Amino acid sequence: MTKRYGPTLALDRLSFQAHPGRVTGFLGPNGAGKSTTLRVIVGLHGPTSGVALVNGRRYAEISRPLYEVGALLDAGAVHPGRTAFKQLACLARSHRIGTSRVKTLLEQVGLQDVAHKRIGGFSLGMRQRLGIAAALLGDPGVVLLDEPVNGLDAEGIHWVRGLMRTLASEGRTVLLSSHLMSEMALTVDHVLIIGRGRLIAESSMEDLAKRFRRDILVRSPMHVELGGVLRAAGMSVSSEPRGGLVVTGSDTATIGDLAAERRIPIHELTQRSATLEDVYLEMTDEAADYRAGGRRSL
Ligand SMILES: Nc1ncnc2c1ncn2[C@@H]1O[C@H](COP(=O)(O)OP(=O)(O)OP(=O)(O)O)[C@@H](O)[C@H]1O
Repeated sequence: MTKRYGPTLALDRLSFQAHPGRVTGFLGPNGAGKSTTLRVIVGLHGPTSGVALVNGRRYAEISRPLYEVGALLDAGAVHPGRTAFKQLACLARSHRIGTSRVKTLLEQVGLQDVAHKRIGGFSLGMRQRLGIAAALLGDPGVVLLDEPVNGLDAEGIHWVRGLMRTLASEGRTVLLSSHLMSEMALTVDHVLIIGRGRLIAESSMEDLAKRFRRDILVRSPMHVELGGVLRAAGMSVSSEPRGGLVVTGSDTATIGDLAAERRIPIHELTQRSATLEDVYLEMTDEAADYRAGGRRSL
């Protein structure tokens, strides 16, 4: 898809797929085009060129969309004078969904006690929960969530993560956007990294973690002997200020086995990786366009 807003190129030939049964994370700095993509998918904005399909169809062609795709796009965009129950009930009625489903969902998102309070008095976190309930009203197979942990407290973040994992394990397609690397590392199976409307990288979280393995930290009361053994085995070994050894050119199993053979006790053996922040900066640095404009803050 390509999307222009006047002179702004918000999406630049962006192309990707999100698959059922996994949580796909859409990661990029502010202004990268995440919200625009989700808005184009649900037909709120038309693409300048290209197409977004949900289960092979454009959103506008889906007759009862709530049953097929649920979206949390802007938790603030709700009628402040309505109660949470009324808000969901109106939406439910438009799709002939009964009020018992509304009650169930209010419980599921933890809003049962404030169900009959006006949304105007809700915190951002409560609005996010209400938005998630609205997205799930029709029990859709595809769930799109724009920055779902915004405004949530630690308990709320934990709850959203669990919910997304459950939705994916039920075979649903979950696509969430975030500008927080830490969020991605803990939540998603597959990550799409975007910058300036372009797809910069796409990877499983597992591969990303492997690609950015850095070194191994080993601690042993016999670190001098162990250092000698590891060097003799062709590894590159340096000393850490607090008495540990930093090893590259091998893996934890080989180091553990060598130490066991020599009866050298090991107190710690840790595979260390670059943080997702480092990965992100490295990848965006690799994209020439990004470098030309300098880094954006995350
Ligand atoms: N309705 C609009 N009119 C004009 N420009 C827009 C509009 N919506 C988005 N843009 C511009 O398109 C680009 C992509 O914005 P978008 O909101 O999709 O990014 P984002 O990755 O979701 O960022 P954020 O995390 O800040 O929401 C930005 O340059 C933004 O200013």
